[in-house]
Amino acid sequence: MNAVIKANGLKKRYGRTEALSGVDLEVQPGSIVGLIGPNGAGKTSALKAILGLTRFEGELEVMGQDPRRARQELMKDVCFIADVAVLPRWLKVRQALDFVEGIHPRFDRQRAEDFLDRTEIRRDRKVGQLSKGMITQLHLALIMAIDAKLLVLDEPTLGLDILYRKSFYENLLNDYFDGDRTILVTTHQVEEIEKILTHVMFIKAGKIVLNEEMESLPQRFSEVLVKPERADEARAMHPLHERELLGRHLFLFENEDHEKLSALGEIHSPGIADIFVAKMGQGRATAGEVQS
Ligand SMILES: Nc1ncnc2c1ncn2[C@@H]1O[C@H](COP(=O)(O)OP(=O)(O)OP(=O)(O)O)[C@@H](O)[C@H]1O
Repeated sequence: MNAVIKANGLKKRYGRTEALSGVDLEVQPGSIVGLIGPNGAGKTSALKAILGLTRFEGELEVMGQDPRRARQELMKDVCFIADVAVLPRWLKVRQALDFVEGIHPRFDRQRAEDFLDRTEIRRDRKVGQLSKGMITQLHLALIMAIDAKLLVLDEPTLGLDILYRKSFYENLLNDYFDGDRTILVTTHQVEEIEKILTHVMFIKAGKIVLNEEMESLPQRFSEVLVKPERADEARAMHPLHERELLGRHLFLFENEDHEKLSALGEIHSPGIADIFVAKMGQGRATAGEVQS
């Protein structure tokens, strides 16, 4: 199967800052990939390179094409939600539909109308009169009505409350994703999307430090709750991370024998937020929301 995105030694510099320092990755068709990293890790730079919005060094193919040379062509198959603030405040909802219908050959207006019918959004409202959540819904209605092969989302639910965030991902999964399409999403709200992802990538200081199928995470990472008297034994096995929980020690291991670990204490599979904290190595994030 041909990869939808393939990068080899992808580098991006802004003056002296190296935003991407040799990224290698492949995204297969039909996957929902979460690109997760702390602020400034290089997520937006990677997405911009993929969309042909910035110059870069190294090899990058998006649907078999170089985004530096074939941006126009690629945009027929790629959709992008960057920041919901891009829709002008004076634009009426009906005009937004007219506009996308006018410029995009694969826009199915009826589909967008049907989606909007399930929201509170009236067609005669101006974008400036809508709440942030409604603007995101409008954006989603426009994007989901375009028959694209790759959907790229950069922090799509930033600033939305939990109800809007949940319905955003539900809509995406139920109304948009069909197994042939591919979705690449960056977010800080790790726990909310972990259930919809097929693959996860962690990016740290311009480098991919984890690229794994969600299904394989429980094989690779284990968390063990250890009593204080056995904590040194656990430390000697070089855990990735250690934290205290109600007087016990919680150790996170990578690629360690499950039998050996279960001898130390209660063993279970960690969520992505905990794996993220462990991989970043600084314990800065709290579970559920990765922040710096
Ligand atoms: N236009 C720019 N000019 C100079 N430096 C930039 C520019 N855009 C990004 N950078 C730098 O490149 C690095 C990566 O930034 P990038 O926006 O890709 O990170 P990010 O992971 O998307 O961060 P965030 O989660 O905060 O959006 C950072 O050090 C940032 O300061």
